[in-house]
Amino acid sequence: MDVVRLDAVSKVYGKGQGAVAALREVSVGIPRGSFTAVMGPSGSGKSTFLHCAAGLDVPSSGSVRLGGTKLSGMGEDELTELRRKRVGFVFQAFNLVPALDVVENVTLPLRLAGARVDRGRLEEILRRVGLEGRAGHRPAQLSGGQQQRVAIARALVTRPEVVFGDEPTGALDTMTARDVLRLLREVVQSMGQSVVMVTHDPLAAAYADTVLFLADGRIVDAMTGPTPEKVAERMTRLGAWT
Ligand SMILES: Nc1ncnc2c1ncn2[C@@H]1O[C@H](COP(=O)(O)OP(=O)(O)OP(=O)(O)O)[C@@H](O)[C@H]1O
Repeated sequence: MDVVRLDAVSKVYGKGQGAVAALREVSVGIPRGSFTAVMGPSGSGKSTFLHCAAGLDVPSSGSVRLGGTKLSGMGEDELTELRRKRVGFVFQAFNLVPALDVVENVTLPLRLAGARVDRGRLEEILRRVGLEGRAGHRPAQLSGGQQQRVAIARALVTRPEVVFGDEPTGALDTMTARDVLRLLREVVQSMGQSVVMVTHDPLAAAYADTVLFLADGRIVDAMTGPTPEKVAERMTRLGAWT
């Protein structure tokens, strides 16, 4: 079963002469419980793909389904509700609230949704992301890697159908990035979580089950069992680093 399904999704920014086709008839299914990386040269449509798949942006044509629910035709309120309850997000810049401690940051999506905070679940998530002893810390008292772990815990707390990552390791050094990628891999393996991550980094993409390659708004390849070398080689052929 696909957790996310795009059918003939196109996205055009602007009008007339200045119009840019960021996605061109993209059709793809993301299997539930899988870790998917999205790669491609700069400007190939990765962010647009992620935003359309996550209900952050509305395609110009085509349809997006999230766990069987069709997003097209939903109003802004419905989309906000869907994003809040059924989707988790992890960004490059962590996006934590500086004045809130770890527990308050992690439980914020639940409180925004008016849902109860399950203490057992919260402790389980903090343990999984390795933040047991940090519950009362503010973001400024944490390292970059720890802050991203808070963001991952926050993304998981609502038990979303899918977690979307936009360059989640982009601001981290190599070692810290590796720990965060291992954590994402583990939440896929042990919690059955579905994760879709945009990245520029072949090392990061190699943690995924499948890598989708975008070029000029189209999915031009899908690689299962990626290695950093195979991903880098494919990116070179797409002219990503010329
Ligand atoms: N809001 C916008 N208005 C106009 N054009 C846009 C807008 N957002 C994106 N584009 C254009 O759409 C195309 C795809 O952009 P997108 O950001 O999805 O690519 P990307 O692969 O994520 O790029 P990068 O790796 O550089 O972040 C680009 O040509 C970009 O200039």
